[in-house]
Amino acid sequence: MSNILTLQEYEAIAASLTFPSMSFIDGAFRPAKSGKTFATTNPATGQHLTDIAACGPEDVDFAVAKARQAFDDGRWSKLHPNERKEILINLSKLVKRNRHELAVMESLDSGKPISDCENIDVDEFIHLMNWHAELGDKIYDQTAPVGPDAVSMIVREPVGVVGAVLPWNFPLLMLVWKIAPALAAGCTMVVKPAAQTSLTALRIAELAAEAGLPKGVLNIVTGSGAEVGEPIGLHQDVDMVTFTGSTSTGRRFLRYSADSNMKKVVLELGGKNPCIVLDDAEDIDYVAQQVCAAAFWNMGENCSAGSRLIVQSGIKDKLLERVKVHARSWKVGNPLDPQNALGAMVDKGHFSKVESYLTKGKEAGYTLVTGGESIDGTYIQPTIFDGVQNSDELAQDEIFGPILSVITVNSFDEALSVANDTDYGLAASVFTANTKKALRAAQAIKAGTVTVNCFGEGDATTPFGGYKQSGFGGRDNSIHAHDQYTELKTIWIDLNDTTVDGSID
Ligand SMILES: NC(=O)C1=CN([C@@H]2O[C@H](COP(=O)(O)OP(=O)(O)OC[C@H]3O[C@@H](n4cnc5c(N)ncnc54)[C@H](OP(=O)(O)O)[C@@H]3O)[C@@H](O)[C@H]2O)C=CC1
Ligand SMILES: CCCCCC/C=C/C(=O)O
Repeated sequence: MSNILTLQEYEAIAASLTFPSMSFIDGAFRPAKSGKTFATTNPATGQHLTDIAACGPEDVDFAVAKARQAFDDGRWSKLHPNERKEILINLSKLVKRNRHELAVMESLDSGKPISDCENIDVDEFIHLMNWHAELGDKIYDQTAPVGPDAVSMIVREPVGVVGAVLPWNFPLLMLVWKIAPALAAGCTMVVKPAAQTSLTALRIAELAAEAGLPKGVLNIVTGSGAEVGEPIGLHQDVDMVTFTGSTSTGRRFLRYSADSNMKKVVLELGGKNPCIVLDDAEDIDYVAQQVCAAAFWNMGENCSAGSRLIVQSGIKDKLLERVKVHARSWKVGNPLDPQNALGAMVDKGHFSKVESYLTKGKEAGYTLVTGGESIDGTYIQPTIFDGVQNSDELAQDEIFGPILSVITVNSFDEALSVANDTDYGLAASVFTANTKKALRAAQAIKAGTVTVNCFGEGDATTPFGGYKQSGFGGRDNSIHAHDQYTELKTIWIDLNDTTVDGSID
């Protein structure tokens, strides 16, 4: 059954929404201690949505103290895993019940197209919250093979207070990627959403309280990276930070850890992902459709966007013809209109950054296959530049917009070498009818995910994260995400009844 409503129905929901505007700490909405606020606007219309608490280090201290108390007194960490599961499943049900409201709030706040908000962001939230909730009471500890005279248990314990600093491109999705496994493992959390897109995280915290999550377990502190993100990273009482965002900010979190308490750090960072199409690829129309999905979905505001098309010379012209047709079918405009596949860039600053690459591509003299224009200072057309050099900034920079660079190669080996010629290593796709080549490519490409004859993001069951400068310290999703929110402890029990003088009792 489709969850998609009509534009008119979405407009009616938008008109009726009340936006959360305060941080959520210790089970209650609270203003910033300084009383400061910042405005949040709809990037598609410029409409002012609400003023949100502009928290600072003192609010972070308060939230961490409450999260610490909630962790140490065991109200969550020592709850029976089955009870944690029930509460998290309740949250998932409440999200389902409020799905349209959350989808509209997400779209208004971020500029994302409503059909993606419904079918991807909200649906995945529901699914992932359930998946990790269900996992929490099904993980067994281990014993080590230490021989007959001892028993050694290897147990997993929740890490403690987890700080999560989130990006703006998938506000709900990145929230659930972090909170579902961390909460299922028994951790408590202090979460900073991106300033541009804080609304749905606040609403989720409210729903979590309604679902029965104890006070202090999930705290959302709103504000800027400098005023909230940095204090979380430097906090002496935060045991771990999980971050998704740019590589340059990720680097800072490693420094924060080194300069404070050596907290565990997990980073999910940028990408400049190759989509390799070899001469023998079959079903060109399908390949073209996948190439466009990789490059343009979520307006290209996606760390795993396939933004480099590395195509072998023999198939290039035929493929580009079809890619052009598919690219032109991606409708751009009002994010609340379910017909549109691309919405607004997240804010004016980001719009200008992406737009500058349209200018750079044209000035470099690359062939503009399609697109190339911005619309109303808000939207960017799906754009393809052909003839791009892999060394060019168009092919090296994470543009985070719907711009695809086409790089032509003459052989399989050259394709692999160009694919790996980047500082990043998040994702890659390879299209070929030759299974051996596909597997050789999957082995050779230094990336956390390689998809074969399709573009994809994996799912709840598969780890997501990067090689090289795309990631550090762990993986989101799958059972491995759960592992990273736990510490391993060895408990060794000597079975010998040995006395102090060495005799056996
Ligand atoms: N891998 C990914 O999924 C993402 C990659 N990016 C890439 O990064 C580029 C820039 O986007 P931007 O939003 O600036 O990304 P950032 O990496 O700077 O932002 C991500 C999060 O980190 C916070 N943050 C920013 N500065 C600091 C700091 N000094 N200390 C602690 N936390 C901080 C941000 O806060 P706030 O912004 O609220 O001040 C936000 O919550 C994009 O164009 C894109 O290329 C961006 C987002 C996601
Ligand atoms: C349906 C799954 C969508 C996954 C999107 C992953 C993007 C992550 C990021 O940009 O950080």
